[in-house]
Amino acid sequence: MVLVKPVMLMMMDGQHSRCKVVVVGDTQCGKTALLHVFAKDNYPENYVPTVFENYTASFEIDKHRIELNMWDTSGSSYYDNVRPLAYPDCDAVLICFDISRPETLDSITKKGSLRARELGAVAYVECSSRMCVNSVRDVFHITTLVSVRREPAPSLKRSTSRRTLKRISNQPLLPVTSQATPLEATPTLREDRAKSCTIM
Ligand SMILES: Nc1nc2c(ncn2[C@@H]2O[C@H](COP(=O)(O)OP(=O)(O)OP(=O)(O)O)[C@@H](O)[C@H]2O)c(=O)[nH]1
Repeated sequence: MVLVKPVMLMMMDGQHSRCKVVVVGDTQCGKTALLHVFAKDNYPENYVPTVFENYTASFEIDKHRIELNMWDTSGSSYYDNVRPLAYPDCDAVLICFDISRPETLDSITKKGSLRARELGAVAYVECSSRMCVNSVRDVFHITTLVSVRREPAPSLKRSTSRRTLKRISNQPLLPVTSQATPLEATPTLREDRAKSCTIM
């Protein structure tokens, strides 16, 4: 699962924008799988611990070409001191946890009762890297949009990623609206949900 916290506007260069997204969260909560599915169209069945890894992807929103630079970090406490090296110049931070393991949220918030709003996040989204590639695409599309627009994500239920993205993309670049659950409607943890969902 992921929480998103936009830090600054993306660099806009005419019709071309760049966005740096840092993905953090407890070890084995699904960060690498999320990035693999989005950037490589491939779900990694085997777990390989991450130290640092970079991914890039390019897509279009509102006729703007977006270059997304995604930084995968290690969730291991062993790397607590080096993880912050990824933060400078980032536009958004995705804070991930595994919805089937509430302790992975606890380790983010330090207190399990904290939710996205308390963390200063702007949106909440659930996804499954294993089961639904469209939900993964939504995560990064919404991340990009909230980074650009700097407003809380709206409440839209996703039917298909493309349709939702079109609805999102048809809206003016500022302010942000997106398919993510608004924070006031952020659900409590549901252990029966699929593993590796995403909060933004
Ligand atoms: N069922 C299910 N398993 C998942 C999903 N995403 C990841 N996993 C599994 O969870 C395990 C850990 O996934 P990773 O993506 O490597 O976890 P990580 O957060 O990058 O882990 P670190 O590198 O230790 O920080 C792997 O065995 C994945 O196959 C998912 O959406 N559903």
